[in-house]
Parts: sequence; C-alpha cells; structure tokens
Amino acid sequence: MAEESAVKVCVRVRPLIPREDCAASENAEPVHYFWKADAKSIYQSDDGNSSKSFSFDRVFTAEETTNQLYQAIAKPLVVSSVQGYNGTIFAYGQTSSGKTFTMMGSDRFPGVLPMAVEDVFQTIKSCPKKEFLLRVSYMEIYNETVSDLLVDSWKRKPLEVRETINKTIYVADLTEELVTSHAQVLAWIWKGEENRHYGKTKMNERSSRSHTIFRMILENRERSDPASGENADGAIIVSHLNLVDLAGSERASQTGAEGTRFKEGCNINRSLFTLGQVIKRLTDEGQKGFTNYRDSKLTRILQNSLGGNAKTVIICTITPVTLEETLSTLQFASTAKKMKNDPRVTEVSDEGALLKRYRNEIEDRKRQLQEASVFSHTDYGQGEEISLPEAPSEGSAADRARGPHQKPDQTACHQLKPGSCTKGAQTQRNLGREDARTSRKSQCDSFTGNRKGDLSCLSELCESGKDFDAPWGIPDEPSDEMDMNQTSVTVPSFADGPKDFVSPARMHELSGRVSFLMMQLEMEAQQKKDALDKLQLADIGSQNEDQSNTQMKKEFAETIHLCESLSTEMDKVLLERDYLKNELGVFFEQIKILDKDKASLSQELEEKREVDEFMALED
Ligand SMILES: Nc1ncnc2c1ncn2[C@@H]1O[C@H](COP(=O)(O)OP(=O)(O)OP(=O)(O)O)[C@@H](O)[C@H]1O
Repeated sequence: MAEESAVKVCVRVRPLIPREDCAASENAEPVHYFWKADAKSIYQSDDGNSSKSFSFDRVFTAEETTNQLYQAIAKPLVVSSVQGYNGTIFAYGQTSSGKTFTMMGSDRFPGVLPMAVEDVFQTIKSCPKKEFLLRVSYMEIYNETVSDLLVDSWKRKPLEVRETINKTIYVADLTEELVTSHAQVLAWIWKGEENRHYGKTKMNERSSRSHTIFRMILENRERSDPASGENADGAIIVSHLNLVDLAGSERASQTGAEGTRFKEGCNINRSLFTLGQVIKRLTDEGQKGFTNYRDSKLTRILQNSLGGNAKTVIICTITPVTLEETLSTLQFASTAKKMKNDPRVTEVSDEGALLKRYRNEIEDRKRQLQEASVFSHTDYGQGEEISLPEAPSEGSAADRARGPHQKPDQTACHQLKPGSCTKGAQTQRNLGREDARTSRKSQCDSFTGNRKGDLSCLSELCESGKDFDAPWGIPDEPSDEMDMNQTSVTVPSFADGPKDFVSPARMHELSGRVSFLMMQLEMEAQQKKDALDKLQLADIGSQNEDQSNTQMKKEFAETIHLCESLSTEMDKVLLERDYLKNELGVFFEQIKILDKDKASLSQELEEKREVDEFMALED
C-alpha cells in the first residue's frame, strides 16, 4: 500500500553568510529579507504584504541546527532503513544555499551523513537478535559521468548505469566496501570527499561541481540460535540507504562561470531540470504513464527513490535574501511533496543476497557460453566462400568472462567469504556482461555485410548500457523483409545505393551460383573420370569395338569442353564476387566516414543545445 508519508519534504533556511553581509554593507543598505519562516510554512515578505506562501512537513529556521533537523526528519528514515526499508535523503537548492553544510557538515557541525552512519550502528546494536552485513559505496555524477569516489584517481573510469532483469538499477563496477564499524565508514567517506569535485565560484568558495551519492547497503537476517541448535535459515532482508548531496542550480551571470565551470554549470542545471521534470511527471495526476528516468544519470540512479520502493526525505535549502532562486526551490519542494512512494521491506530468498547473486551470475555465464556456442557452430550461408571474422570460441568467451585469476571452483569458495566476494561479485558480474557485449558486438560487426538488420543491433549495443537480449539466431538466408533503414546510423540504404552496388541478397545469389557451378563441376569431373576409365577399358578391349570407342571419345571431348566452359564461367563469377567484395569494403569505409561526420555534428549540436538550454533555464 502506498503511504503518503513515505515522502517527506522540509525546507532549511540558512543564516546570512559573510558574502551577503559584506554585499549589504558595501552598498550601505540594510539586508533585504524576501522570505520569512515559521515551523511549518514559509512566506514571502514583500513590504509587509505576503504574496506567496508554502507549507511543508517542517521548516527549519536559520537558528535551528543540523542536529535538530536530523533528529526531526532524517533519523526516522535512517532507523527504518536498518529495519529493511530503502531510504534516500537528498539536499536540493541553489548554489551556496547550504546543501553540503547540511549533508556533510564540518568537524564542528557534523552533517546528516555522519549522524546517519552513527545511528545505523546504534540501531544495529539495539537489534541483538539479528545479524547484519554492511557495505558502502560512494559515487559522483560529474558532467553526466558516473565515477567511483572510493578508488584512487588513476584507477577511476566512467561507470555505466545498468538494469537487471528484475528492473533493479545498478552502477556497474562500483566498489562496495564491507564495513564493520562507524569509524571505518567515516574513513571511506573522507576518502570519497578527497576525490570529489569541488570548485570556486563567485557564489561559493567551495562549490560542489558534482552530485554525490553515498550508499549503505544493509543486509540482515534473524540470528541463528546456537543454544537450541536451531539454524536460522530465514529470508535475508536487503535495504539501501542513499545520502545524496546534489550540486546546486546556478546562473552563469552570478557565479561568473566560464570554461570548465560553465560546462559544469550546464550539466548541473540540466540534470536538476530533469529531476524536476521527473518529479513533476510523477505528481501530475492527469499524466499517468511513462516517466523517463533515463534523461539523466541522476534520475536513473535515484529511480527507486522517486516514486518507487523507498522512503524519501528531501531537504530543500534556501537563503532568505534571494527572491527568484528561493521561489524556484520552494516550487520544486511543493511539487515534490505530492510525490508518492511505495516502500516495502524487500526480502530475498534464503540463499541470501550475495549467494543469490553468484547463482544468477553462474546462470549468466551459462547463457553466454551457450550464445558463444551458437555462434561458433552457426555455419552461415553454407558453401559460401566470403570470409567472415571468426566468432569467439566457447573457451575464450568463458575464460574472459571468468576473469584473469578466477577459476570456476573458486567462485564457490568466495560465496562463503562475503567480505571478499562482494567486490568480486560485482566486478565479475560486470566483466561477464562486458564480455558478452564485446562478443556480441563482434558478432554484430561480423555479419553487417550479410544481415540488413545488423547495423541497428550494433548501434543499440553500443549505445545502450544494458544487457541486450535480442535473439541472435542467424537467418539461413537474408530476408527481404529486413529493413536497412532501421539503422540508427544515417547511412545510404542498399536500395538507394549506386546501381552496381551489391546488396546482401545479390551476394547471396552469387554465392548460390558459385556453389551450384562447383557442384556441376564436380559432377562433370566425375563423369570425365568415368569416361576415362571406360576409355582405358575400351583400349584394352577388342578392336571390334572401335565404333563405340569413337562415340565415347566424342562424348568425352564434349564433357571436357563443358567442364572448361563451366570453369571459365565460375572464374568470371568469382571475379565478379571479388569486385563486389571490394565495393562492399568501400561502402563500409564510407559508413565509417559518415559515422565520424555524424559524431562531430552531434557534438556540435550537443554543445549548441547545452548553451541554448542553459540560456533557456536561466530565462
Ligand atoms: N545553516 C548554516 N549555518 C551556517 N553556515 C551555513 C549554513 N548553511 C550553509 N552555510 C555556509 O554557507 C556557505 C555555502 O554552503 P554550502 O557549501 O553548504 O552550499 P551548497 O548549497 O552546498 O553550495 P553548492 O551547491 O555550490 O555546492 C558555506 O560557507 C557554509 O559554511
């Protein structure tokens, strides 16, 4: 059952900071407060006339501390995440409004994050009948690229957001560190903080240039009772606690952003805009239907927390001395308040989250092996002589899927060591998927010359970050129904190509002819051999059979002549085929050039769109 209280929205007003104070004193004017707040609402103070007002679950005034905010609104969610509910807390607001101050805090004023970590361990202590397994991950989305904050910079690489068959969104290759104490978690957080992108702008000395998501993955189950000899084999409950510090919306004119900062600003604004759109879509009663989370990495990763299986707390931070930006944040907050989530405790089977993952992984491997096997045994276009790149063998696919140091048997050992297998599972699963993609891509490449539909599957594989479960059976012969125009790469279609251009159907026809001619040649050769045998017999035989010998010789001469003409014809066909193969090569070169052109045009378009969008968002 959906419960409305699953989404809580509060607003935090930050006190004036030195920059704002100084600006006022430089202008020799008193600071103008556009907004006033009480415990539940906030209203515009416009020369004594309140024109706009908003109500929320809670409004925290400038005098209230982060601890008060945490206790009132965040702690219940943290506790329920230990009980098995997914929970997300995120801070939203314009640049310099106090998101990082609220989420991370400082030594003197700890933020929501360290307080939540402490409470997780406190709550666990209060549940002696349960045993827990905890992992943490820390990622950032910088310029629409997801990266792992827990690995050293030289090892860092862009990560892909993927979806499992059960519609669970995950970040491939993201490190998950097993933790057993509060101090350990803090150490990982500080490591992540060192790697995170901060930058100086006119609005904020230390402005977050990326969105960060710190995640705790909690698995728990009833403890076994050694006294009674009972072995607890109940279900395992898995929950995620996401603590998100978003980058703030900003105006280039205010932040003075140029170059890198400007690009960062564009990306920040764009993803926040998408977040707003997704929330709007989720709350728009009249527009029930598809919500596109894929428009930004942020919404994709937080998909579960936006209208899904999670409890969500949104902390909107504002400053009372800006009008427009604060109004925009308050409008976002009041839309978000209408969002409905459907949180429920998620149980996994007795085999446990980690063990189950291994089982799935083994299934994955089997499937990949089968696929590889299908390819290596598929003899496309029998009798055809066109040489295609070989499909990867079963062995190589399996070896690479298994990883460089992993023997199959070792998987079983790892299952018993959650600490070491967590990362391994993730890495291995992703290795396997990468491998499947690579091998499928190469299959796809291999057959582009023969299958009209293949270019489309190639582009789909290259563009989509998820598993591709298309049936990969190779047709016995090219189907006329396959449509080259399905391809997402803009290339001239075969139908529209130059007159002497070879279509797959034509190639197939020629290959068929070659096979037929070869068969005929073989038959004729056999006949020739028979005739020779007969001739020899005839020579040895009686001279009285001269007449029939003459006849046989005549037939033999005819056969030889036929063989020769067939052979000439076959040579011609082979020549024609080679020529057409060359043409095909030229065509693929053209496709490559067109692809490059397309990529550079897309990039130009993207840059133009970024600038337009930024201007539009500013407007
Ligand atoms: N509640 C508060 N009390 C005192 N100082 C605050 C408060 N909130 C924010 N500040 C101060 O305001 C400044 C900006 O805060 P912060 O960096 O947290 O903003 P932000 O919203 O995270 O900005 P950005 O989006 O640019 O990263 C900092 O100097 C911070 O110490």
